[in-house]
Amino acid sequence: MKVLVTGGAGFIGSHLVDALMERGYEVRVLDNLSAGSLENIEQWLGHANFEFVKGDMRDPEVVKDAVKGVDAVFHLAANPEVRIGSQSPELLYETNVLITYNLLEAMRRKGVKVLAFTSSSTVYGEAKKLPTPEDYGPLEPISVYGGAKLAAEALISGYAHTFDMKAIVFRLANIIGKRSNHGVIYDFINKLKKNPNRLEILGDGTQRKSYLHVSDTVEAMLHLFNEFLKEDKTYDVYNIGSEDWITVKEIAEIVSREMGLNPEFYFTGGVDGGRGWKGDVKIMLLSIEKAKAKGWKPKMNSYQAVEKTVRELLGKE
Ligand SMILES: O=c1ccn([C@@H]2O[C@H](COP(=O)(O)OP(=O)(O)O[C@H]3O[C@H](CO)[C@H](O)[C@H](O)[C@H]3O)[C@@H](O)[C@H]2O)c(=O)[nH]1
Repeated sequence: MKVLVTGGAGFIGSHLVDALMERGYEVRVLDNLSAGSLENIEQWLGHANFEFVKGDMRDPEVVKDAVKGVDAVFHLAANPEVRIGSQSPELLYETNVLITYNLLEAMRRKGVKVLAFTSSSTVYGEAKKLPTPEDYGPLEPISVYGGAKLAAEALISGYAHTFDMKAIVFRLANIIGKRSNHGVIYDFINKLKKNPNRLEILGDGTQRKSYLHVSDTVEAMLHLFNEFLKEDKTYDVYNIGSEDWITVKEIAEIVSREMGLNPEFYFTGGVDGGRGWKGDVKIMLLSIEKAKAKGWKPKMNSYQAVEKTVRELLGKE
């Protein structure tokens, strides 16, 4: 099977590429290298089953060329920063909604019928039901990022039903691991490298979310994708996360310990009752019963995933 991975040079994308290549797929990556890097896919450059295209999906022509000849698309290209929503809503619209529209149009015109999309837990906003199942509603995202992901999901569903495609959507928890170059663990490590005595924590530190290691994430995506291909379904949605959660303060403690430091924690207090920023969801835990019923379950819990990620980012493993 030949697949296109958009955002394949990025954090989650490059791990997915590794898994696809190891399983013998033919892989084309389309990436503008804005957040991703060639280093992440270095080991595959020059491989007979691998092709890299540098291009920006905001240009419809780039996308049309990239989908030519593929059987399926894994669409991971996106700006992943929830926090930029209040300053740059346009950027989040373009890099989550517009590029998804460009992709769907290109797939329709070139007759590509299968799509897998990485959406986000942020589509649920501040869910009143925890763990939150896929059929929870009404969906009320509280960030532009979450709104843009939900808009992309809706477009995908509409296109899938109208143009006889098959589309699977993954709503991801907070994904962490080697090659991640943003997010709370990355931020804490960099802050402590600059000042080992004091760690600034955005918000009140009680933000409590579910974290999943990228290795578990990629396993889930491929397993659920292959199950979905066997089914007579046009569109389906799966949560992918771990079954527990961890607070930002606990993450700060793990990072400090792994770095051999004992810094003073300084809480900024944040906005709107202790959030790190406008649109920061304070409590997130996804129900993964649906994915488990299909035969996948995470190997690591949130604590183990955070610990492993800290070690990986520090170069210890
Ligand atoms: O320096 C920092 C950075 C973050 N935080 C806190 O840590 C938590 C996690 O923040 P991240 O930036 O790691 O992640 P987000 O939860 O905002 O977003 C992540 O998870 C989402 C899904 O839950 C999206 O998919 C998104 O792309 C992905 O980056 C937040 O509550 C934030 O307030 C801090 O206290 N200090």
